[in-house]
Amino acid sequence: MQGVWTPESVRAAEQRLFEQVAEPTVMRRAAWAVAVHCARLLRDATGGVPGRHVTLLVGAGNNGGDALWAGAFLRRRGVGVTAVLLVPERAHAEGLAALRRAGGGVVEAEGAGADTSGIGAEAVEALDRADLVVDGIVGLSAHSGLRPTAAELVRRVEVPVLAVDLPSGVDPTTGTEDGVVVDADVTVTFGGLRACHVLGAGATRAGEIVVADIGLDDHWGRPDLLMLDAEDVGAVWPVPAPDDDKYSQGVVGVAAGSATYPGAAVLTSGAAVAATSGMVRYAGPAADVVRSARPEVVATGSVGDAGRVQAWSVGPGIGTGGSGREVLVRVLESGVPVIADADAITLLAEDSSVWDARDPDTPLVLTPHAGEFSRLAGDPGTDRVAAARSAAERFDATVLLKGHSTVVAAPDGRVLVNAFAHAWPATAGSGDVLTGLIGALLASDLDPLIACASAAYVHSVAAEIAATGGHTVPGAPARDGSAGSPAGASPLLAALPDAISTVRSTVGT
Ligand SMILES: NC(=O)C1=CN([C@@H]2O[C@H](COP(=O)(O)OP(=O)(O)OC[C@H]3O[C@@H](n4cnc5c(N)ncnc54)[C@H](OP(=O)(O)O)[C@@H]3O)[C@@H](O)[C@H]2O)[C@@H](O)CC1
Ligand SMILES: [K+]
Repeated sequence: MQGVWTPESVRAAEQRLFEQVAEPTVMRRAAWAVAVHCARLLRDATGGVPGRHVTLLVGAGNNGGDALWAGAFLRRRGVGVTAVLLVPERAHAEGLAALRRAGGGVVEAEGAGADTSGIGAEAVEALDRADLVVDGIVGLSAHSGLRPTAAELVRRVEVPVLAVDLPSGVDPTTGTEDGVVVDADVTVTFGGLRACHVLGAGATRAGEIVVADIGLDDHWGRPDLLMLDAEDVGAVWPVPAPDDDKYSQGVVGVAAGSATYPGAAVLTSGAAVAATSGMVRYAGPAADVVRSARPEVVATGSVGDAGRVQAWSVGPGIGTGGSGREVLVRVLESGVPVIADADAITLLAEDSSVWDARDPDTPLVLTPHAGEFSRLAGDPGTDRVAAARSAAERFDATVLLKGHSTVVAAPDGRVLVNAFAHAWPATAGSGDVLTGLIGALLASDLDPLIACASAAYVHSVAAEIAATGGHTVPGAPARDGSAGSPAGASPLLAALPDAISTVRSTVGT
């Protein structure tokens, strides 16, 4: 499990560190790590380090200070370094002096010979000469989008980029982008992950994220967000013990699909079957189709006839009319944990009387995409963590908000993030698969928050296996979702057993 911190928490940890170690020393540690990874990138891109050229884009604060000090260190390794100052009068003074002492060049972004975009001739030359660009424009104090000159410089970059702390242009708290954003190959950050490394566009714009040790480890408070890794998921995923039978792993009920649209029923039930060795009961008008597609499912026509279950997956394809409402009410009053998705969420949003059916003592999970979330709780806005957290509290439910990165909030305030990019809206039926997975995990008695985040993780791994034919490294899905070609929900379903065994194989390694 990895901790993730907001800018405020990072600052608080830094302040505690500064009580023991002088601030300039900490900055030089940070800059040293930046320089080490610059050298690595130079070697990868050009085959060598001495004689290569690095251009630093330097803003008005300590982020620029990190870049300037890194430039001074690179000079010692024979690298040509030019700093392009965005706000010359506010550039970090000690960093600037160190770079100058080391023989680095310094030019102004808006210096003489500016072209129509306002960029000076020497700055243009520095970018043309660069084998690598270091983004020290702005870090944790960033607010709103990049200013025009910074944006223009970023637009002109055509070589690999190393971002200091975070890719400039993304919001440090929410990871959202507003206009031009640095597209980094590597981001070197300090002591721990920041929220923008795992949320929104930041999760992909950061490229490879390196967490450098600057002495913060003993100074962190409680993480603001948590992220599961493959081993965490593998460790909690229910596996049958020798004396287990199919009932002791949990029985999940699936109320999904209709006679006209049986696909949702087949996908949701199929995912529940693949998830655990527990039993799956289907209740609904697509019973015949489900029975022939998945003979191991015990299928009946209605929730009332389904028999005993330990959790319900409800919603995909049930419709938002009277019969869908009836199904949802029966499930909510059953007294077992419920995962409500798709039409079930719309019904809950549109008809407040449906909530009355809910047994307040049993866990409820809601898995909206942004549109469903808006219907239920209003526009989630850019701070999706805050939105999911407040909805979880308001509805006393675990809320999994689908999006570029998936955010899961529990009613007690805990939040887990799955940073792997997801093409939720592009793949019809992909949400149905998740609904089946979560239901099966709830039936096996997992904490709903862990059940949701684990299901989302396995879902991402399966999506990657389906898209690539398993040719990448499963267990660590691509952060930008770029591998292979997008696959439909059926290949995703077919990839679940592989995804689960891959994730489980990481345990104890
Ligand atoms: N403390 C330490 O020793 C350590 C800190 N560390 C480093 O310090 C970084 C934080 O530094 P920081 O707080 O000085 O601010 P930073 O992010 O550089 O911003 C500077 C100024 O830029 C401006 N600005 C805002 N938005 C903007 C935009 N969109 N486009 C353009 N400009 C914009 C805004 O000024 P404004 O012009 O609005 O007055 C703001 O004040 C952190 O990320 C890490 O790299 C590491 O060295 C570890 C040790
Ligand atoms: K930066």
